[in-house]
Amino acid sequence: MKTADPRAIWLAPAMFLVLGLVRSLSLYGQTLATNRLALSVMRDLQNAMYAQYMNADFARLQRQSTGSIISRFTNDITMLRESLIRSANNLTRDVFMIVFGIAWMLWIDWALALFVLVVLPLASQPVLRIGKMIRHRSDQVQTQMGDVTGFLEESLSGARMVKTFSLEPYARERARARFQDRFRLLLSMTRFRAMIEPVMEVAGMLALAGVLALLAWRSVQGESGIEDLLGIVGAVLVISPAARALGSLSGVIQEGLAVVQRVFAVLDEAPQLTEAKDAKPLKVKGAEIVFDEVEFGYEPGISALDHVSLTVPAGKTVALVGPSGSGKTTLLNLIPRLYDPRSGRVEIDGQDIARVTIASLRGAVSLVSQDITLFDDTVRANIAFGRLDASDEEIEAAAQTADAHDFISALPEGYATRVGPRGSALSGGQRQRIAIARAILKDAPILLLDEATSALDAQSEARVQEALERLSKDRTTLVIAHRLATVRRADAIVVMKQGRIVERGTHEELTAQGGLYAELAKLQFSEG
Ligand SMILES: Nc1ncnc2c1ncn2[C@@H]1O[C@H](COP(=O)(O)OP(=O)(O)OP(=O)(O)O)[C@@H](O)[C@H]1O
Repeated sequence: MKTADPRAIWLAPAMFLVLGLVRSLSLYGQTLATNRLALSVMRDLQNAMYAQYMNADFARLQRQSTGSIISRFTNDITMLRESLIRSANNLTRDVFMIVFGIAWMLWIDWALALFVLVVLPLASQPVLRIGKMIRHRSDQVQTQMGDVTGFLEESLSGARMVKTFSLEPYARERARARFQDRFRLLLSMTRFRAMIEPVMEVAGMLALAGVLALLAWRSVQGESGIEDLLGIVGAVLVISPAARALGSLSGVIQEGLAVVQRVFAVLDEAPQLTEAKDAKPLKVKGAEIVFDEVEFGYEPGISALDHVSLTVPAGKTVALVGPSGSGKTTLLNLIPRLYDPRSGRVEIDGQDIARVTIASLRGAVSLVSQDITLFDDTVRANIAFGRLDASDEEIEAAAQTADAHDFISALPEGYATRVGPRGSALSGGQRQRIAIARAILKDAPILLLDEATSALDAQSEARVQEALERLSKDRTTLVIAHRLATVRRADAIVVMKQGRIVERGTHEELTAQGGLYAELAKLQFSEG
């Protein structure tokens, strides 16, 4: 036996090792790079979507369930990520293999390669068609997932109502129907997915049979020999698995595309309620509010406010009363431009609010409503939402005025105590006083108050009332009144009915009139 160069003996295993190592490292690098890309796309889309929802019209956010919006950020985005990662990992490789295979064929037998170039797109038609159906179904699956998330959010956050009304069977039934829907949709999606492989098998066989027939015919004619045959078979062996993989990938890509469409539909939605191009900051002197022939409705053809004209003089308090659904909340919501009137205008100190910057307008308004929003953060942070740059001293001073300092100091960690989801660790009266402290801190010249209808205990009630009185002093205040004490104190009372103002005056004047107010006053007002 010939003795080889001893170094050459080691060369092969060493090469083998190096190659293996390079392959492993590049595999690791590729996985990391594709995942990084997909994750960063995901993060950027989430940021863009969140910004879009934050800028969206209030009306639009009211219409869609919170759960289904959340589902866009969770389910839609997860689906997109999976689709992106799988495509990024396989798409280039498979396309490269097919191009390589066809180039190889072209080199051996151009006529045959041309034939393959014609047959391949034809054979992929059925798969593309299934892909389209998958995309359509995938959109339905995601929409339904939003519905399920919305339902879960609603029923779980309403746990108190569900339990006290023994609504568990009703809730279970509604859940069952949704999960059944989900099952049905996913099953039909699976049906389409499962079709891809067999359809590809048949299409592939037909294409291959065509290639072989052409090859056989050409070798009978003596135009190609055994070496060509071997080359072609080699090329087919390269192309077919890649084409197959691409076929299965097309389903995944279509699912991703369905999500992309949904995400961009959100991103492309332009808010209706926008700032005027030449908008200037609102200049507040006394903060007189004027409603001039304001007409507004939520649905076409139905008026929630029917040509309302009203002046709230600077620094005065006007109480709104009226039966449920008469338009009181709607009137309040027009001032910070949560909605725009369909006709007529709202002015503050003579400036049309549609022509001032939205930030300056909303900066001039404090809203204390009965559905108090506390975030799961510290007491301090929840008060500071009134003015984000407030110092600790200012926050404590606001809490003092709102009669909240004592109970806050008694909490386990004082101002650093977390309030729990939606402020669940606090009582109703405590939550209200935090909301009042927030408004005191904001120190806006206009106060919009939606008095709580739910009764607090007498002591808590008195404290909340006193805090509100301090807050509304010297501010232009529009209050939806539910208490006798409030209407008595108001400079004027406005009575609304079916979107119109039907009576105006003081408590004494209106009681003496014996109209709608007198009737409401008898039934509606608690002594507080
Ligand atoms: N988001 C909405 N979409 C459609 N219609 C609405 C919407 N909000 C209110 N409405 C309708 O507009 C009318 C006025 O409602 P609004 O909430 O202003 O009444 P309200 O006087 O404040 O009632 P309440 O005292 O019961 O709170 C009602 O007929 C109500 O059904």
